[in-house]
Amino acid sequence: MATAFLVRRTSTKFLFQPRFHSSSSSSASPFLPNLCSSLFRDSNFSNHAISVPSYSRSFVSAPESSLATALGTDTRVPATVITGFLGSGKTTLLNHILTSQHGKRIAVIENEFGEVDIDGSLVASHSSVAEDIVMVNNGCLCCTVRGDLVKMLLELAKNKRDKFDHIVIETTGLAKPAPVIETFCTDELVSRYVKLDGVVTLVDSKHAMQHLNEVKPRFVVNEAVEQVAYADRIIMNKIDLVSPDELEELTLKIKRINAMAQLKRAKFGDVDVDFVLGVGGYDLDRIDSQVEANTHKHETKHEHKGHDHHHHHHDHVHDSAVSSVSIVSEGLLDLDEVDDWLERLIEEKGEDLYRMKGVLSVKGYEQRYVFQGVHSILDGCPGKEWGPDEKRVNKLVFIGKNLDETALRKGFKGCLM
Ligand SMILES: Nc1nc2c(ncn2[C@@H]2O[C@H](COP(=O)(O)OP(=O)(O)OP(=O)(O)O)[C@@H](O)[C@H]2O)c(=O)[nH]1
Repeated sequence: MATAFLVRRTSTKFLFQPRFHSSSSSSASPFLPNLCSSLFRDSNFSNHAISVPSYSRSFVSAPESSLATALGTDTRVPATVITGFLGSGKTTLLNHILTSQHGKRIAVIENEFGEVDIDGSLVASHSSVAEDIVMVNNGCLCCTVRGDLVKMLLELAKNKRDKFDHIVIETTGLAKPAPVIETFCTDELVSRYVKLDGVVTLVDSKHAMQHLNEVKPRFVVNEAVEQVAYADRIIMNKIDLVSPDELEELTLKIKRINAMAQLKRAKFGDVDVDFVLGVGGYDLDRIDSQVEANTHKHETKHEHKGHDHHHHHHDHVHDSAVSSVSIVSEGLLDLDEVDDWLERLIEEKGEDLYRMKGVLSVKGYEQRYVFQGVHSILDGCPGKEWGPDEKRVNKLVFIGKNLDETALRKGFKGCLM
């Protein structure tokens, strides 16, 4: 039976909380049995499933749901968030999804500013397969109408669940993805019925560079950068409007911000629907392969070096402050040290850590450990076993603002045996 752990900010100690106890692990680490006993104290479950301590915050893959996912019994409806700057092609992509042959029935939540839901009528007129198109007008999902989003998600998932297989949420071009993602992480009811499948960001290849480079006043978010940073999938759309050189430059720029997301180039949102739906961006059992694929992209590692923006700009924040750091290193990690390191990291930098994913080689464990996080909430569990001749390589990717690559590498090194 697998051992799983949960990292939370609210506890001061024992960030890695095992949810299941592995017999192979108990002798290897004195740390885990201690945790298990504290976690099992209010358990109603059998000996291989435990309840969540009352002080734990829920997460996208809520603890019970992680187990369900692992066992293939997760019946929550998957939801995909489509973001992208104004005019980047979100509605075009949505229409492509709704009119493609993929066999999935889709419910759509549209978010449009203003009285007239132009996008809504565009979608409706193009599609005969959308089971439900719900409009959220006069506000933005990430701010004023977030409560409406919760209501709609619950209405769809609880009362109309048998009518569709997937929910797609199209945000306004100016929406910040973080609060929408947070809705799935922190709303207990939502995370019980709906699981975030992924954030798909449309990029207007013609205008994105200008938006990404825009310098904002201090404390004002550059939405275009945030939308790229939080993405699990990025579609560089409108490639018919740019030269190959421009495209290459933009690709590098995007990868510098987000080294985790898979990227595809497209015209009129014409991508394989599998690239958008069913990506499992928050599924721990798929993180192994995601981190594997993305830490190979070493060109993204050092690219924010040389910028001086985080040294002396006091009244505005440059987008290059958002970047990715990838760590790839062989070796065995001490779980206690990792626990302390990540606890410190999220205490000090949680606000600035947008996304993180990792595959760890922990001393005493036959399985690799996988974790993923959004800001200060982390979730982790064991992944596949290491092969007998397999090199145990740790792979971690962090995306965030003002990341200190040197400090991250040093912190990681400190956890190696
Ligand atoms: N040339 C070109 N035009 C495109 C492409 N994709 C979309 N468009 C056009 O760009 C315009 C904006 O596309 P939408 O899909 O409405 O973009 P959106 O992101 O939903 O726009 P907002 O809701 O206003 O943020 C439309 O006129 C599309 O037909 C593309 O790949 N190439």
